[in-house]
Amino acid sequence: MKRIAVIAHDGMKAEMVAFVKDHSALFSNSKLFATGTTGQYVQQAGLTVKKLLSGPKGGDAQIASMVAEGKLDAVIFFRDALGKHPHEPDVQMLLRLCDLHNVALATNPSTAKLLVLGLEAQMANE
Ligand SMILES: O=C(CO)COP(=O)(O)O
Repeated sequence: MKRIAVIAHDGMKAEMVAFVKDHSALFSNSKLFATGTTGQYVQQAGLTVKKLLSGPKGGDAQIASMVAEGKLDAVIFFRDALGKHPHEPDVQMLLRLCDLHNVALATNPSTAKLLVLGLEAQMANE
């Protein structure tokens, strides 16, 4: 079972909800994690998700730590490129650790769609 984290900045939460609904077959067959508020929305969309702390309170850092420990297969992080975020250092840490540990990372919906296709193909072969 794939282990996937989903995160969305406030300006991108509606897109994340639409995205998880569009791909609910994959997400309901995965172990899903999310930062706190994103997780609430994902739950309301009908999916089972393990909620971590809210992003600004350390949720991104918790997901970064899971990446470092080899506990995630993919991170889907819809970033609001126009927003300013008090926890930007945590965001950068998460992106860096995904690159360092070669964990699949999508930071916008177009790339996430391609990532999901790849994960579905892998799951079909497992
Ligand atoms: O801030 C976030 C990502 O950096 C997201 O956190 P929430 O899902 O708790 O809003």
